[in-house]
Amino acid sequence: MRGVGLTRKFRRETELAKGWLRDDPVGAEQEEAITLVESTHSRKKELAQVLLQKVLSYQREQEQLNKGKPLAFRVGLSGPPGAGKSTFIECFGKMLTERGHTVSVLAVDPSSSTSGGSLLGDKTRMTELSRDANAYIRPSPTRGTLGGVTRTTNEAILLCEGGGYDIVLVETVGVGQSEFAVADMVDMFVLLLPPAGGDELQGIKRGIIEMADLVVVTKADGDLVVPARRIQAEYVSALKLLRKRSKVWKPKVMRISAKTGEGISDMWDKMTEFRDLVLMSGELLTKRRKQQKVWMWNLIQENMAGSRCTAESIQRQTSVCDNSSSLSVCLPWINSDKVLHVPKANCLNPEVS
Ligand SMILES: Nc1nc2c(ncn2[C@@H]2O[C@H](COP(=O)(O)OP(=O)(O)OP(=O)(O)O)[C@@H](O)[C@H]2O)c(=O)[nH]1
Repeated sequence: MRGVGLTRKFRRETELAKGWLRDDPVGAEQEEAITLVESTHSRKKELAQVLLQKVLSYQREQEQLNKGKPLAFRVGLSGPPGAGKSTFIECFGKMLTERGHTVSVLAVDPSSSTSGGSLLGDKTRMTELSRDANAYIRPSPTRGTLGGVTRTTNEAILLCEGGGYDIVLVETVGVGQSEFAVADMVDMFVLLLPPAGGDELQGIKRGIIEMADLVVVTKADGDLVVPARRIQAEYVSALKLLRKRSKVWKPKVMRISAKTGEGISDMWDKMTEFRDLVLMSGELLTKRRKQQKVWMWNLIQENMAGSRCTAESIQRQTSVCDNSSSLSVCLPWINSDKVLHVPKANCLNPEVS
């Protein structure tokens, strides 16, 4: 009986995957699939792997047809509370859908791991965009460790990409560690800063400025134009001192206003310029490969919850055997019977270098 139930369930996931991989994204299916990958239930995790493998192989097929161009542009958006992130996403998202793009918005909320609360709130913050048929807004997750949240974010990004959204925005509050994790999952990382002085920006970690491909000073309208110009000049100088991370791109500092719409279109032009340059130079592909590797090791680490091993020590101690569709990773120091099956589709290098 259990076997029949499982087959039926797998069939259901296959159907979900089929419905998923259509040209028009459908919010309800998006929601269902992401909820599945966020589940901590062991059987559901197994089902989620079936769905993810299908989406991954579809994504690879499409990328090959597209001569290596990724299906979606993944953008991380971070900034301190009150920087104007949701107002910006609403305005930016609407501009993109009007131009024929399909947009999904995912939120990574650092508060959810400790308090169960939510800094980012949910889609009620972006009322117009959430009603737009070409946009999908995923409310922020409400539980889980940072590792858990970030792992499922990686998978949610993939599901949005495979689901037909060509722009995936990942929003995070820039006061914790989550923005570093997000910067490691996206093609471009954008830091939104309010036109405020040092005190308000204290929560922003210095390191995060180094991760930014674009720094955007928000609310540059009315009385705030002058402070916005000053902050822009300060960050232009600060960025000059930073080590160059790309051979083809120098981080830029821009001013925008989501209230008046000023600068938003120019910002998108800069973002597409960045995407084209990193794509043509091969930097985007290299970055995505590295990110996939990090994802794989995170998966392994997460499956060893409770143990204090690092990715390096796993690499040293695990014995990995290569099956046709997955790698069986034995974790002998936890339990001699425990074998973790990592789908090959999730591995950059099936031999695990
Ligand atoms: N003048 C002006 N105010 C803005 C602009 N964008 C946002 N605001 C205001 O700034 C405040 C914070 O905006 P939000 O969009 O909620 O900021 P957030 O970064 O999403 O905030 P959290 O949800 O707390 O992380 C609100 O009162 C907005 O009305 C803008 O372009 N110009």
